[in-house]
Amino acid sequence: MTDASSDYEQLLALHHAMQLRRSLREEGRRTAPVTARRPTGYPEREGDQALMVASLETIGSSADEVVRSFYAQLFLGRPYLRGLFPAGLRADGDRLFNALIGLAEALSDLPRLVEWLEQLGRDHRKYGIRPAHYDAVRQALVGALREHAAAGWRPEYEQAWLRAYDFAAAVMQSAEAASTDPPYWQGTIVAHHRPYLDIAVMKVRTDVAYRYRAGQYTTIEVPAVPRAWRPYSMATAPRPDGVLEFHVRAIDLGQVSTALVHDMGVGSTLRLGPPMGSAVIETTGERPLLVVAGGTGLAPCRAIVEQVLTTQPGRPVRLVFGARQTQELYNLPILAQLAERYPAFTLVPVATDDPDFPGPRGALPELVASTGPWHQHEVYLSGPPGLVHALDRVLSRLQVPPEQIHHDPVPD
Ligand SMILES: NC(=O)C1=CN([C@@H]2O[C@H](COP(=O)(O)OP(=O)(O)OC[C@H]3O[C@@H](n4cnc5c(N)ncnc54)[C@H](OP(=O)(O)O)[C@@H]3O)[C@@H](O)[C@H]2O)C=CC1
Repeated sequence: MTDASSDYEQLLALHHAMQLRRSLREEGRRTAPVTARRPTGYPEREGDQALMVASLETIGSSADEVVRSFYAQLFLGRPYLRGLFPAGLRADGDRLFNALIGLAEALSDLPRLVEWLEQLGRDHRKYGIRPAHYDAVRQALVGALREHAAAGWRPEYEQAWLRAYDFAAAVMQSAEAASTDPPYWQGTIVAHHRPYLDIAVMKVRTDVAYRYRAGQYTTIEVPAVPRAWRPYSMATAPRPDGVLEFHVRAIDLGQVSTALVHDMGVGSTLRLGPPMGSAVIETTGERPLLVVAGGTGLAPCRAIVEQVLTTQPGRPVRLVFGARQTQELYNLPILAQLAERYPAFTLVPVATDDPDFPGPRGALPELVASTGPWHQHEVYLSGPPGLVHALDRVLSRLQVPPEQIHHDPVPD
């Protein structure tokens, strides 16, 4: 890290400490929530969406070059901004740029978009984002799109992108300003074990109480890989002692997951971003639940199952939990205890690729398809993207209404 960026980080840390102190001081005195300016609507939305989609078509297959040009323009004259990103920019860079491009699609569902942007705004406080950064991203985004659309670029495209971006930035900044939570939480690992070669189950205690809903995820940053925040779901319903549980599989070349599984242990510290995600469980609902988890995608599913069983013990819940080998079906003893305690809970462990497994074997989507009907169920899915997409297709074939199917956004 350069001296300039480490000075910058120290200033940010100071800024956050002052902000936190101020919010703690004000908490007792406050009589009404902070009202930050938030846009009340977006009248040009439909026309802008069509223009944005048309503008992306003029870019075609040069998406990689647009990403490169976006960062070149962002850092040009503002080298200190590089310090907000991890050393290996690629994955995080794509994520930021894809989120910007994703705006065009997300405009179809405004309430959902606003909820997501508000979460994103609160989440961005951990990066130390300031209002001036939003302007820099705005210029770089439009500059990169304009450059690569070349002759196909039209002034209306630019105006549509700017209006959509300004709307998104205003929602994010108002959520950021209204938040009284810390920008990130310091966590300490208080339990860590590896039920399988590359899987770790760990418990984390935070310095300040961490409030979330069953089914949500957070982002974790480890000291060995600064500024690379990775998403992990909380694996239990909120607990009275405030301890959080995470399930992590070390993936090839995954620096953060490898550190969490193989290098860290009890006493190691990490940082957590605010809770995110809307695949949460409504415990006022009455539909029976079908929950399907693949691998460590079990984490949010277990939280949802626990939340329902403890608040609505009579509501039928069926958890189908699949892994390739029997030994990868970690957490089974805890799930079996729940099944014993709550007659409404049915546990179906599946070893998809283990001929010696005594229970069901084979592909999860086929298994789900052959055991329906599920159209009366509320369905929760979590696991590898290919699995979630395959299950989505099966469920839609089985006439399960889309509003009854819940999962985090998954990449194509
Ligand atoms: N750790 C966490 O907190 C969370 C993790 N996740 C995600 O969950 C995933 C867990 O990965 P991992 O533990 O490595 O799981 P695995 O890749 O080992 O897969 C687990 C199960 O899913 C099945 N599966 C995988 N891909 C497909 C597919 N395309 N079609 C049908 N079945 C499929 C596998 O069966 P088969 O043998 O048939 O391939 C296997 O039984 C990651 O993508 C992670 O991002 C999601 C939410 C939270």
